[in-house]
Amino acid sequence: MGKNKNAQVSDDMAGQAAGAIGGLAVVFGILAAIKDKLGLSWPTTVLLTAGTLVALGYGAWRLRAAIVRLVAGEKLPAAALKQEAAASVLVDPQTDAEPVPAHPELTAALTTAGVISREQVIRADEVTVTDVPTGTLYDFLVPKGRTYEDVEKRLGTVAGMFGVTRLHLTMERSRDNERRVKLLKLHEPPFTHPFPAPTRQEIETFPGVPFGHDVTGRLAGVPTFDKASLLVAGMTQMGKTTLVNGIITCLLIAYGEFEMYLLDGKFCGLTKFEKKAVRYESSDDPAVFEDMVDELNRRSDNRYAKIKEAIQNRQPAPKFTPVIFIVDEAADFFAHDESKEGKEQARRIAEKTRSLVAKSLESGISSVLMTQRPSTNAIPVMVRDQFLYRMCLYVASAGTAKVALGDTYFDTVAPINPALLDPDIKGQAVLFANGRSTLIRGFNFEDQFIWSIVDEATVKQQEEAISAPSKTPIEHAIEILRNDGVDFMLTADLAPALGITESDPAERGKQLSALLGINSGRTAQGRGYKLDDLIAAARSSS
Ligand SMILES: Nc1ncnc2c1ncn2[C@@H]1O[C@H](COP(=O)(O)OP(=O)(O)OP(=O)(O)O)[C@@H](O)[C@H]1O
Repeated sequence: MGKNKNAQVSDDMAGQAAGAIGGLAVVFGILAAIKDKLGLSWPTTVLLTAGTLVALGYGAWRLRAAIVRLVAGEKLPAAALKQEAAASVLVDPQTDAEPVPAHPELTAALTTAGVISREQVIRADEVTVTDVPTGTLYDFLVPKGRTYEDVEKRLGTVAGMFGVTRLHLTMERSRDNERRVKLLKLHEPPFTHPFPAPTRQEIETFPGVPFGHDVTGRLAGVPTFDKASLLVAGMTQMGKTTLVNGIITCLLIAYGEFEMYLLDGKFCGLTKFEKKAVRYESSDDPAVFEDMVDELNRRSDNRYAKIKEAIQNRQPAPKFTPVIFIVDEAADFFAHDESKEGKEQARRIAEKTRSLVAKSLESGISSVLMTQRPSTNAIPVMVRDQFLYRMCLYVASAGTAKVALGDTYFDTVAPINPALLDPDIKGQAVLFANGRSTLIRGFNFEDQFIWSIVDEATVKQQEEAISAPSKTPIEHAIEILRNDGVDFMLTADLAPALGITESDPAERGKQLSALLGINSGRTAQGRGYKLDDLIAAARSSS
């Protein structure tokens, strides 16, 4: 029996050896044939053949997997996809072995838009779809590993997947979950129906300064106007002046005490607010603009000096009354006539304006510049780049929008192209603030409403002036000249009115200039003080 078994083993081995030799001979023969046919060396032939066989094997495996998925995929899409991508960290582990019903519309839209990968789904049980008066609201969670920002970054593409434009979509993030997205798809193009102007109470309760309505009719604006500056650009007749009139009205209601400097480059765009302005000019002369900028820069320097002094003396930072400088049609002031002097003036004005806007952060002097010519260099880039808030109404091209909103605007999160706005719906604007874009429509208040707000603010200002603590000598001097209705007063007349009893003219002059903090000037009438100089000195010391 043992002998028979041994003989059997030795027979098997001989058979296998013969098979192996036969196999080797066949492989060798095939390789030789390939070598002959292709005229390659032996090592290349061996490597090429091995590589081809491996690739064929892989292809067959992929084909088989695809067929299996096709057959099973209809029934268990999420589970099957999950298995396939078991190694991927992006797969939603909540799904486990349970099949997850996907929300078909959102999953398809977000997958094709590249927001989520093909292995991921928007779970139907994590989606709420509600019809609201303006559109359809989708409230959903993106899969784990994704956030709100993944959707926001591709909002334009997502809009395309919904069959609407970027202007039809707005989105909000949630405070409770980074994965939650609230997406509103408007039924109609934005602002197809006007929203009524807000009431005084609505403006008062808005947290910040409202600039207009958003596409859902809610108030939208900026959290504060403190330490901020605003550039508003848009083609002519698109609603800039109306929008800024609305903003000033809201500032008067919501912002508390502030001083307003107005320069009406279009002559009557800001006239309604003249009564409340500390200084109002209606002119397109660059010299007037430069003079106002000079005055404000002096005030700004003075405020900086006071801040520095407080730090040196280890005292709390001084509080300044906010100042807002508003210019309608600013581009004209930066233009020049190509002459040497004209170019020099334009360069000087640009630099002074840049400095004013840049310093607003600490000085509390904010600037609002409007332009209907948002072409390259209408507002010098060095000035434009200083603006924290930017708004652009309808413009003819994306290139022009960049002039107003910044060269890199279209690389920001979810930009809105102002060239796509409907130019027939006036007052629409893209507000770009704190890195985010919002489509708004400015308020179009009734004149009656604006007048009542201006009157109220002026009365309040006068009451505060009466109840204010005692005036400084310079304020007292201004009041004396104003009460007399004169633009100039001799030192000999002003000194006694301010309580200086000295009779020697030289000594009296010295005492008065020490009291006021400025020197008198010589005129044809004699030495004395101009009302304008006193006002300028009073402003630059506050
Ligand atoms: N929000 C709005 N709702 C309704 N009508 C508006 C709105 N904003 C502006 N308009 C209307 O559009 C027209 C142009 O407005 P506005 O004068 O403010 O534009 P503008 O851009 O300042 O023009 P321009 O630069 O030519 O002076 C006006 O008839 C105004 O009543």
